[in-house]
Amino acid sequence: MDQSKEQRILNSVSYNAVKGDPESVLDCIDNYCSQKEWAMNVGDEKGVILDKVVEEADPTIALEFGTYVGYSAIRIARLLKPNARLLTIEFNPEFASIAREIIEIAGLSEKITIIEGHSQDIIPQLREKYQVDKVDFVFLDHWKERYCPDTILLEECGYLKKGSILLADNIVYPGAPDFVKYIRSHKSFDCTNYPSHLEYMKVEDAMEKAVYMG
Ligand SMILES: Nc1ncnc2c1ncn2CCCCCNC(=O)c1cc(-c2ccc(F)cc2)cc(O)c1O
Ligand SMILES: [Mg+2]
Repeated sequence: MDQSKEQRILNSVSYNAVKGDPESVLDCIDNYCSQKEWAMNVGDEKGVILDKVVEEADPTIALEFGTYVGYSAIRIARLLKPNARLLTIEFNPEFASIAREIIEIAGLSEKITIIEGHSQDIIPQLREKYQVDKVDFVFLDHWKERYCPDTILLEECGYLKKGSILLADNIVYPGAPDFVKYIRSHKSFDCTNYPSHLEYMKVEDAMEKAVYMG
């Protein structure tokens, strides 16, 4: 059976990246996806915005929706302090297993926990099953129509504290209009928009940061 695009990305990382070097894994994925096959990684341009917001948040507990092949999980985890950790939620089992291998090549398996399932099912389990009390940083990069309901669910479950930072990908393309409307009109969130471009393309995109004010 033909290999999937995601399997071909893993092959390229496995062959070209330096084991234990997250930067070389990121460079390998960016080179492959800009030169060979486009894929929906946050990419190197929006990735710099992600880096800056993660450094600002300096999270002990970080959460990600939409692991895909693990590119943004590696981007986030490589910046985490020694005892900090990232929980990343992916519902596609093939993506989750490819991400696990790519994260292992990057040498970040100790800092990243991949949880398989739908975000709306996993969020209520984070406290009991994953010992999460509060979340310091959340990266939203899964189904765009899930951004808004999952943000509401995070707040309802009490995972957000004063200063928790949310960062959402694809605000312009594919777009998350209900999330933008909700988050910008909600009194407890202080929002900032970061114009950028769709990964590996000249198409306009943006990221939205929302700081929870308690
Ligand atoms: N734990 C969970 N719960 C719910 N859904 C879950 C999930 N885990 C995964 N998913 C399901 C997410 C599926 C991928 C989400 N990302 C996207 O759909 C996405 C699409 C584009 C895109 C742009 C231009 C195009 F022409 C085509 C596609 C770009 C991006 O940066 C994207 O992030
Ligand atoms: Mg995205």
